[in-house]
Amino acid sequence: MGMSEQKVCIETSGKILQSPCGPIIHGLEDVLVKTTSITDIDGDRGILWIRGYRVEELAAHGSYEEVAYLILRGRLPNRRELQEFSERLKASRELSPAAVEVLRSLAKAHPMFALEAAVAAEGAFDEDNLKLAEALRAGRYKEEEKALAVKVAEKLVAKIPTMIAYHYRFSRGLELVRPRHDLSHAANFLYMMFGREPDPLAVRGIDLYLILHSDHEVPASTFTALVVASTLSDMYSAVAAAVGALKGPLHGGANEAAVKSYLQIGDPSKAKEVVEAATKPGGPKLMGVGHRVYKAYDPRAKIFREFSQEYVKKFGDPQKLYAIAEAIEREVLSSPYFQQRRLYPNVDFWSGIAFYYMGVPYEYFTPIFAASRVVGWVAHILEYWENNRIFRPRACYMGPHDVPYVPIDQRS
Ligand SMILES: CC(=O)SCCNC(=O)CCNC(=O)[C@H](O)C(C)(C)COP(=O)(O)OP(=O)(O)OC[C@H]1O[C@@H](n2cnc3c(N)ncnc32)[C@H](O)[C@@H]1OP(=O)(O)O
Ligand SMILES: O=C([O-])CC(=O)C(=O)O
Repeated sequence: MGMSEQKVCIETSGKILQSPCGPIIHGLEDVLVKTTSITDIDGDRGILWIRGYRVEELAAHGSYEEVAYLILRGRLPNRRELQEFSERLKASRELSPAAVEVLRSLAKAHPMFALEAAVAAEGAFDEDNLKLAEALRAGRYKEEEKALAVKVAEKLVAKIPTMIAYHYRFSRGLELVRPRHDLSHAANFLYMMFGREPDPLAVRGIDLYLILHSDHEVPASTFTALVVASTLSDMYSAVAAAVGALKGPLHGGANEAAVKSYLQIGDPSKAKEVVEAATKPGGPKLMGVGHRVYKAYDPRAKIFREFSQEYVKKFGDPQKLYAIAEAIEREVLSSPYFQQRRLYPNVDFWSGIAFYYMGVPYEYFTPIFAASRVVGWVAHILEYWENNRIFRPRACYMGPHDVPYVPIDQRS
């Protein structure tokens, strides 16, 4: 790559930055990095298909276990397959002592830090993970290794809810609650977290949340997982890195940020002022609004909106979270600023409201997102390993060359 030594200011033209070395696709917008048969998005029409099924269909009729099986295996399970898959998940819920210690030592940290570290710790002691990584490094990825990869993937799906629940218990100085084998993925998660028989509406809420977040093509976190997996590191390390990427407020962290902002706003009458502030140059972005791919209403946000509405109709809206979100949405949808940029509420806008009222602290919203998205991360890794090539883009160097080294005592 020929690079000029002269410093040239980069000019922005939309998503392309002009550099002396050529155009830079800023933020890799619309850059294709792989083929996939997992998820497709029509961003203009606001449609999401998972393995060809509309997300609305899966949300209305499926369970997380069914959708996870679908994502991993490419088709919906029959009754026996679902039963066996659920049994395998149940059998893998427990954690290694190392991961439990990590969660205990990070009890006072934000749960996303704890989750990232616990996933890495668990991976260091999972013999199947290590065996798979060794096979990949030896250039073996045949039927046997692919079956092992699915096994490791399933273990990650099974263990992340336990990590989150254990962190919650440690953070509050509570005894750990062991997984219960008679409960579904969603119900067991709530049981381990709160230590009591979960309420059916809360189970339905978590299950819905897990289904709706399960995969979304290649957002920042999935791309991060792929970058790590492409080096033939190991599956747990790829997932730990993806957790780190999901944590950011421009990505999965927006669900926590959105509910925090509603609490701070405090009253729907302030919505106009808040939305106007977000339209000013350098103003704070509205959390839960805008999307790289959707230039229409996010279909998942619509489902969460309905769920939150039903919830507050039944149980009330004591902190006016639903009313505030509704007022912000109204302002956003009628604002020329948001209309011109085609910015709509995304999945994170409505997803936290019912959870917050159910007693799930907002710092656990993004970890629960990870508990769902893990299946998408690992399924994309499995797809990519079918034709692996290390990710290694270039940067356009804009600094000087051949700078003479000045000994430290001679520097000003
Ligand atoms: C699960 C998920 O990850 S969904 C996304 C969750 N993230 C959020 O909700 C955070 C708020 N939203 C955002 O920051 C962005 O919309 C993103 C990160 C989701 C997408 O970012 P990009 O595709 O890079 O869009 P970009 O930031 O270039 O925005 C385009 C324009 O809309 C504006 N814009 C985008 N989102 C917002 C927002 N939430 N509030 C105010 N303005 C916004 C930008 O300032 C920019 O304006 P300009 O053209 O005048 O410079
Ligand atoms: O697709 C994206 O850019 C963000 C994401 O993960 C989602 O919307 O679920």
